[in-house]
Amino acid sequence: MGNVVEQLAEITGYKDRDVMDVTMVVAMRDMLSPLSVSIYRAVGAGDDQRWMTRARLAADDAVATADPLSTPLTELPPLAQFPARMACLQKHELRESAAGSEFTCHFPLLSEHDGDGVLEIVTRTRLSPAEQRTVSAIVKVYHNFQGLLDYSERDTLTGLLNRKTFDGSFLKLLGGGGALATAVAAGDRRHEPSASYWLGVIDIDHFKRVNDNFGHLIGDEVLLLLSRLMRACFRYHDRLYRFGGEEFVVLLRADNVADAAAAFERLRVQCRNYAFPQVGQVTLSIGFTAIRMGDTPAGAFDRADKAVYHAKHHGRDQVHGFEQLVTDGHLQEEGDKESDVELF
Ligand SMILES: Nc1nc2c(ncn2[C@@H]2O[C@H](COP(=O)(O)OP(=O)(O)OP(=O)(O)O)[C@@H](O)[C@H]2O)c(=O)[nH]1
Repeated sequence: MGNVVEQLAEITGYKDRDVMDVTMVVAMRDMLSPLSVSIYRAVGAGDDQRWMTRARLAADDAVATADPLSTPLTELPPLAQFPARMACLQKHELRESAAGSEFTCHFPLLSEHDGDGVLEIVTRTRLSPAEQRTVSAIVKVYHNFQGLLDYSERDTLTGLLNRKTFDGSFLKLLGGGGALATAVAAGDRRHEPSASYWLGVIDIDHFKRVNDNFGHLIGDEVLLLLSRLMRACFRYHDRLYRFGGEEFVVLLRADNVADAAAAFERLRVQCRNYAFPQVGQVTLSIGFTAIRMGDTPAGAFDRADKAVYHAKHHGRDQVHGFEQLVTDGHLQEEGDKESDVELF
């Protein structure tokens, strides 16, 4: 085995989860020289959970591979297709299996927010008890470090990502935004109807009244329950943020404006139909915009926020897309006007 302390330093040297997973498989390969080492996570909800490959390295691979975050759920293998991984996930314990001349060890990777997963190590000779103990200890450090990352990146009340992490995710998304580049190459730089990523701003209507009438604790419960509705409503590859107060943000992947609008509309309807304990009905004003090539986080947020503002001034409990409001003449593009005054 290589130097365990060095491997630990390597794994905990990054604050990016994607990089951490890759570093973990590289460290395991350097330590154990296995046939392959992989990290898989269970994504999706309820009965339709699937395996997403977060990082995989075979003996001859120069670099680790992973499923792109945007992979449609239906293209990923169902959990039941890999019973040994599933048993490890369900029992939360190390599982060993053998097939022909190969031995496989599955170590559970538990995560409160990112979906539980497994570390799979396939070797030609069985891992010794000492090797298993070392890997388990490294997994523990990895887990503790992920907990620290959660603490700094997540909102304590709802567990959603906090505002601090938004800019980084946004810029990362633009960096890998092949679909955005295609949209720009195709022509219209500003409206990009075929953009694949959308930013939605979600604001609870009359939330002050909830606090005033029922107290802050009940107000907090509404925020928590709304975050659960959001988790159930959006897909595993969408990123959900609480920006503070009663304002939430979603970075959504959708193929077209109709799909994006439908996703936000689904949340609006589910929220208005949900019976919040004591409070009863709560409604949302939602604005969204296509993320464009060369966008800044503040620029995209500002457009979606203007659509929220429009919803607030036209009866609340509604969803508006910024681009449609521009087309309909209710708002103007930033470059088209002298001031920020809304046209209504
Ligand atoms: N319970 C609770 N309340 C919060 C929190 N953060 C902000 N608030 C409250 O959220 C309320 C937001 O009120 P406003 O910005 O006036 O908006 P609103 O009452 O929702 O009205 P509209 O947005 O115009 O529909 C304020 O009363 C804040 O005190 C929090 O973490 N918990």
